[in-house]
Amino acid sequence: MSEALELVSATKSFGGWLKRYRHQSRTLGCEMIFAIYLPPQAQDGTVPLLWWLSGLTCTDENFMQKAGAHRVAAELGMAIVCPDTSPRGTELPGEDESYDFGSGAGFYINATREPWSRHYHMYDYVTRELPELVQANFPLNGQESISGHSMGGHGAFICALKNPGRYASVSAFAPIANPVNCPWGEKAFSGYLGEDRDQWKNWDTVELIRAHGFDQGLLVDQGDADNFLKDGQLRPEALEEACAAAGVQLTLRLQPGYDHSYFFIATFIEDHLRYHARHLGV
Ligand SMILES: N[C@@H](CCC(=O)N[C@@H](CSC=O)C(=O)NCC(=O)O)C(=O)O
Repeated sequence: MSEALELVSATKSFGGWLKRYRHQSRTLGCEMIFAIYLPPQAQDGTVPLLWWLSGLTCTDENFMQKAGAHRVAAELGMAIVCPDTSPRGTELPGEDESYDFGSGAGFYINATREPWSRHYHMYDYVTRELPELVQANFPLNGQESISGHSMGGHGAFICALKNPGRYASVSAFAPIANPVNCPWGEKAFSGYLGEDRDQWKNWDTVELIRAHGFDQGLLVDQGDADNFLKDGQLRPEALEEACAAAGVQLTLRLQPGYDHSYFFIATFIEDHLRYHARHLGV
């Protein structure tokens, strides 16, 4: 085990282990905690990895505690890593003032605007630093897929779209599909990137699909009783239009009666895990 990782906790779950680690991130310039679920199969060999990117207000803990993913991950022999959702404790003014900007709201992008550009490089953290760290320290076979919820669904999509072929598969629950055209995205992108909306397009799923297409499929579950859908934060219709125009294979399942919560995620997570397992060859 690398000296750079400090074990915070270890909890046995479905024959595997949920472990939380603290480390000093060179990318973010602060201390970070991430969680990893290691299935029983990781005790005897290497296993593939699913990245889970969580939504606004979350830490590494929400998914691991609420999604009920461990039973199926243990059966499939799949590790899951949950990063935190932003740098922490940077002491930037306003960092903790709102739930949808700053702490807990890194949006998985690289900020270019001061002062956020000093720490808020979550895209580099989740696509470079953390993958190198976990690959070096855990029995992983190098195969990865990615998924996430809401802000994390947006994160999963931009990571996959900006790195074609890297992830065996990508899926999302209620993703913020078109942040350049919704209140959450407009607030975050103007704060982190400044007022040049052309720069925002580099971090927007719909715009990336329009500009570059995508050769892999996208799986999305969306509850039709989701308040944030009604508020225009998620815009699956824009994703549908962009995919249709670019010939991208989108499976968008509108799930009647489900809201935006982890009860929705827990209901459909098994389906997503099995989808990723098929693409990861397990
Ligand atoms: N607290 C906010 C709503 C925050 C919220 O609903 N966060 C979601 C993700 S939303 C998009 O990224 C979440 O996953 N929350 C954590 C959980 O465990 O449910 C408000 O006041 O409306």
